[in-house]
Amino acid sequence: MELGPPGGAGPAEPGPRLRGLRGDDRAASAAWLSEASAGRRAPSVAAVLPAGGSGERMGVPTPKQFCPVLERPLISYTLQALERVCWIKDIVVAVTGENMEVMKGIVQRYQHKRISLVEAGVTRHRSIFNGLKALAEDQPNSKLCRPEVVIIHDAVRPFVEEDVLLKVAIAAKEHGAAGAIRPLVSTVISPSADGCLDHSLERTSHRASEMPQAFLFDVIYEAYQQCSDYDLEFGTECLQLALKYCHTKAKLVEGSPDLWKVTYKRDLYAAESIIKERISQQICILMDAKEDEEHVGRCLEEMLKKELNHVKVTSGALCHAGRDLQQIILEQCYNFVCVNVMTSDFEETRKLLNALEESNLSILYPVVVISVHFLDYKLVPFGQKMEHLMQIKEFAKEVKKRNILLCGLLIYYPQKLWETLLTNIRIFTGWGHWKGLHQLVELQKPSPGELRG
Ligand SMILES: Nc1ccn([C@@H]2O[C@H](COP(=O)(O)OP(=O)(O)OP(=O)(O)O)[C@@H](O)[C@H]2O)c(=O)n1
Ligand SMILES: O=P(O)(O)OC[C@@H](O)[C@@H](O)[C@@H](O)CO
Repeated sequence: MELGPPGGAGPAEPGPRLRGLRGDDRAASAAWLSEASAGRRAPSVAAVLPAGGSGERMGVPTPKQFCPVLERPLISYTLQALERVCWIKDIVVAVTGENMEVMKGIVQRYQHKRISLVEAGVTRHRSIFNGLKALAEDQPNSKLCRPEVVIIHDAVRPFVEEDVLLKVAIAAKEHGAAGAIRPLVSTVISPSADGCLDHSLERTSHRASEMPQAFLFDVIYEAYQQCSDYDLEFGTECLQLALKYCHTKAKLVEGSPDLWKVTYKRDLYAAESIIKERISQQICILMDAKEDEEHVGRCLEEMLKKELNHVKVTSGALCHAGRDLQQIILEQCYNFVCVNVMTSDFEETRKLLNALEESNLSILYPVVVISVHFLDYKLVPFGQKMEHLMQIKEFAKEVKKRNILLCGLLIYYPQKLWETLLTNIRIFTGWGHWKGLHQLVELQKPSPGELRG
């Protein structure tokens, strides 16, 4: 069942985005993507997310993939992580029939794209197999394209970045199979029949198998078609299926510490802390339509990118940027810089605040808005503009009731705008500043009763 635009719909943003990649990963991604732009067909890639489990070890009635983190279902963060990767054309999610409506609601609420839902199986392997069948085009009325490479990733591993997805996809294209691994945290032992230690494994010569994993589609689909019922029932390792049934030795790729799987309740608390940490690193820069020819926002974006993980710039009057803004709000960005060049008028900021209030975003987590006004002091009399800007104080008191912290920043510049930006960039990007701001807001946050009163 396709829910978002089917494969090939491409990413929400124009053109390939290499965000989140560094150094040689960026080069590899560029090479991978440039195959497409050079007229050669870049390998088509799809993803299968098994999300049909019951989460018994979590110990709560709700299956863990649907448990809220900052009042947003855990699976939505994983989908968001995969959607950031423009070269993954289709995302197939396997959910149980009883959770199909819940899943459809999440896709709609958070406007997830490129999503197709299939029925999960009674085991993880069977869920994955159902996802592969949907991609194999042997399903009636399927709009999904059979990919060359398929990524398999647990729906309860939300912290997956483009670099590791790219690494396993490229390795799978070359080797037929690839998987992320991590060093073992605890030593693995083998117990004897009488419940005593038989022997312990040499920890340094073993690794933990994590996700994502990637395969040439034909390899893993063939493996699942050959798979015994025993393996489908009790197996937990897709790489082993490729080896056992297709004699394909997976390439192992060192993954980051964030690839862990949410399994126990403590993992949800850890996930919430990590998401809060990441939120405090996300900034959206909004510029007014009359953007200065030096593209203030682009300058800011380039500088902010050196300091923070996710920076988005939306130009154009907010009324045109509204669609983008809604998407940004859905991605749960909580920090906004509204850039106004040569005006003390904060109408643009007011439009942003109205959009934020309508989105109810601020109920989840404090939102920080900085209304920045660049004024050339030779052209603008200080007194009159300062008086105008002081009105923002009253405005700030008003929006604080909605858990939005509004700050005004007036930058009088005597020289070229670029030098001014360089001088003031620390104001925006002082990581401690943003974090401090959120911690400040956290401290001042009214009690939930007050907030929702
Ligand atoms: N029949 C199943 C079982 C598991 N999964 C998915 O496989 C991933 C990893 O499995 P696991 O962590 O074991 O999830 P659960 O089986 O839900 O957890 P538990 O074993 O605690 O019940 C999860 O995204 C889970 O939803 C699935 O798609 N279909
Ligand atoms: O074993 P579980 O069902 O908890 O989770 C599946 C994991 O085993 C699997 O995601 C990785 O080990 C990689 O195969």
